[in-house]
Amino acid sequence: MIISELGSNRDPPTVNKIFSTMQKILCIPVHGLRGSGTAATNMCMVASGAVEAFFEIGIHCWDIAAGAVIVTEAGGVLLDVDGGPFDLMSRRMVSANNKTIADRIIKEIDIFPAERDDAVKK
Ligand SMILES: O=P(O)(O)OC[C@@]1(O)O[C@H](CO)[C@@H](O)[C@@H]1O
Ligand SMILES: [Mg+2]
Repeated sequence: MIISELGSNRDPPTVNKIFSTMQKILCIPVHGLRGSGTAATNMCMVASGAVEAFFEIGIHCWDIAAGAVIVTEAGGVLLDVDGGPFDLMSRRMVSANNKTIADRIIKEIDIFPAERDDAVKK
């Protein structure tokens, strides 16, 4: 069972990538793809083992900071959507029960740009 959200970006090419990622993940296949409505509870569901993985692009650091600690303390993994190290300010992440599951989900993610939370505004 995988969990995610539709995000808040309604730019049509971005929405296409969100749906195309979800379609590919469904067809891995997985048992289901759900969203609880908020990143914080999605990450708690990963930590509890109720779902195998949560991923999202466009999320903010304040939405996932506590969840990142909770998943890590539960023995789960956090990665960037490109498979690199998790970056709290990047506005994107995969969290999973283990690295094998995270790596499998990452293969299906169509990455789109999201301005970093620590971007310097001019
Ligand atoms: O829904 P979630 O995962 O808790 O929060 C996602 C989020 O983008 O949605 C809100 C605005 O729509 C923001 O406050 C927040 O950063
Ligand atoms: Mg929300």
